[in-house]
Amino acid sequence: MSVKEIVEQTIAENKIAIFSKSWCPYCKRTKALFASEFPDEAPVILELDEREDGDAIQDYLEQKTGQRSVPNVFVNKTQVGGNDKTQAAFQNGELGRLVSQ
Ligand SMILES: N[C@@H](CCC(=O)N[C@@H](CS)C(=O)NCC(=O)O)C(=O)O
Repeated sequence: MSVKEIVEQTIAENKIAIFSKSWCPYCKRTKALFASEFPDEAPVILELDEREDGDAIQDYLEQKTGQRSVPNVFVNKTQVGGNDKTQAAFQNGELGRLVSQ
């Protein structure tokens, strides 16, 4: 499967997809938010630093979304963004609305 197919399939087949790096503090905050606020909606998490194709996935995400940094969060096929945008979307209710779609 190509990197493009891996990313697109991950987004298409999972309600919550988080492209992450295991050591990244922003990613940890995003993962903690979903765990505490949406405990029944286990996200699929791809830890890019733990995969041989992680750099290529990051390249494709940049091409697709204009965002190279992690985390890169998708909910119901909509890109939410990084940790700052995800936390803000939770605060203003948009994240909950997306999760409930
Ligand atoms: N403001 C961003 C900060 C994200 C960020 O700086 N992530 C770092 C890792 S902690 C990153 O992606 N660095 C580039 C890289 O790892 O390739 C957010 O809220 O998500």
